[in-house]
Amino acid sequence: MEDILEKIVAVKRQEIAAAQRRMPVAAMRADAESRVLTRDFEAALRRKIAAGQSAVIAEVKKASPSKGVLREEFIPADIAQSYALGDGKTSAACLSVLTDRQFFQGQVDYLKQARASCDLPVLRKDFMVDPYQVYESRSMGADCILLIVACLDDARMAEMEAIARSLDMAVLVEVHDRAELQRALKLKTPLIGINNRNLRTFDVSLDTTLGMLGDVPADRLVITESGITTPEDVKKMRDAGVHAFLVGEAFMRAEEPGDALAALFG
Ligand SMILES: O=P(O)(O)OC[C@@H](O)[C@@H](O)c1c[nH]c2ccccc12
Repeated sequence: MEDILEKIVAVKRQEIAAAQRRMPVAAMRADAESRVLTRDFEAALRRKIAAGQSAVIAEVKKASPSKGVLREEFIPADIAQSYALGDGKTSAACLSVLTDRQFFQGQVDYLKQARASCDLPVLRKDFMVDPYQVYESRSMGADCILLIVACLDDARMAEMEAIARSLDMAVLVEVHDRAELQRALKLKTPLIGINNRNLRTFDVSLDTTLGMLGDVPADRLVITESGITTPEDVKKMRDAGVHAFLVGEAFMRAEEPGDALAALFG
């Protein structure tokens, strides 16, 4: 069977090589280091939870390899504003924006447009395999990066986390099974994303999060990712003690994404 994750990583390595020819790592690093003020991603999540609400990372995603195009009229600035406003009572804590072109039809400009249109902290959602991408993330304005354990070895992961922290960015580390969780716990970041979707088969099961919860130390903040579509899903997670959520498809398919967010979490 062809492994999509391996294919994605191979494409990333080509993209990074091409990007470095346009802008060498020293220049990208200097640009990243010249940026000031990130928005505090972790604090935004914790504020919602402290107020007794769900902390929602609302995703800006045009398409996915498993589902194809999710949303025809795709205007990142409008989507971000809709998430930030919600229904006036229930709104997103943070945004997640796909920047991968080939598999998710994302763009760096989408992140810039979404971030400029609201005051929410923004996660750059992409497949990170090289420190170059960490500098690039800061340079484009990201407040948080995603590190997918399945794409990285321990040394690389620690190196990339250290760079992100030195640039004042938060790190969301993503796992799908217990072995990956043990590796993620070697990092400093408290933000542990448990992806209910298997990135190799696209199978989704909320039991992925529920089954691993007991292995996460209390000082870490679990974010359940993918496949959250109904208020029952949300209740199931909250009853188990999970208060942070990363949701994309259910919002992207709605005419007004912020209304869909309020309906799911209000
Ligand atoms: O659209 P969903 O099922 O609500 O899932 C959102 C998010 O969890 C998903 O897009 C995601 C989680 N981890 C990823 C890694 C890469 C690309 C995408 C993802």
